[in-house]
Amino acid sequence: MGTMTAAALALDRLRVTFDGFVALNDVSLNVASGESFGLVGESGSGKSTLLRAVAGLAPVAGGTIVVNGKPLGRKRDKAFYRQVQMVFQDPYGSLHPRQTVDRLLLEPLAIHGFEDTEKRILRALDEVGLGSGFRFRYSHQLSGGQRQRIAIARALILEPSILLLDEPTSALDASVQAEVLNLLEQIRADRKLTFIMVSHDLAVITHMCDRLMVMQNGEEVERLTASDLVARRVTKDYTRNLLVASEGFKRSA
Ligand SMILES: Nc1ncnc2c1ncn2[C@@H]1O[C@H](COP(=O)(O)OP(=O)(O)OP(=O)(O)O)[C@@H](O)[C@H]1O
Repeated sequence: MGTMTAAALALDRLRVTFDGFVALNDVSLNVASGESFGLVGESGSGKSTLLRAVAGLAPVAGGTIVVNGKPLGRKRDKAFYRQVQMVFQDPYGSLHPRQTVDRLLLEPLAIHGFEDTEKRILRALDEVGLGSGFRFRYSHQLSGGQRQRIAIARALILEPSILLLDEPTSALDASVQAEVLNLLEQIRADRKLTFIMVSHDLAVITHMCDRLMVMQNGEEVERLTASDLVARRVTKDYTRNLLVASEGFKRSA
């Protein structure tokens, strides 16, 4: 089949346990290359754990992870991070405050032995809409939105094909959130990236994703398309409650 149908990410009965507590209970999932896939569910349902397990940041107790056709072992090697990068919710925690933007962007390039670092750093800044004026700022001198743009630039600088996005805009003000989501959407289209995105905000997921999985207690509750969710074509009360909760929140906000 063509590249459109090739799976970028395939999880088969993926299981994560923390001291016997089952955080992810045999979850299977195929995300096609170029697709944008969402994970939703109440707090503690295992969304972050799924992303973290793929990234090698959570202990896999069973099942398999296949990235671009290649099964992953226990440890993630350098080649893995050329293909898969993660963006975290909190750009304050994920970027060292006393490093310049230049240093933050240089680090992954240096680790992977790139030589044209100057060109790549300038291109990355341009791609996230910041420009070269930001290059020698410290990350503590940036706004939340600028900081998240740098986190995105850092994730993109190795030209991965898959981005794991864990609540990438939840820490931002609504207007800044929209800008960063639009930026991500633009970059995905330009680079034909695959996204797997966690958000507690169903509007963000329906805006950004083609399909989604609803999760509870580390398990899949149901699988929907974004249009199913918009049209409320859901089969489980749990999902209906998530919809009501997100609307109730919006109305009172
Ligand atoms: N390092 C850890 N040690 C022990 N338990 C953990 C660890 N990480 C996650 N858990 C547990 O695993 C479960 C799933 O957590 P996870 O962070 O994946 O949920 P989530 O759906 O992303 O929630 P939220 O929306 O609140 O981020 C929770 O019960 C959590 O307490």
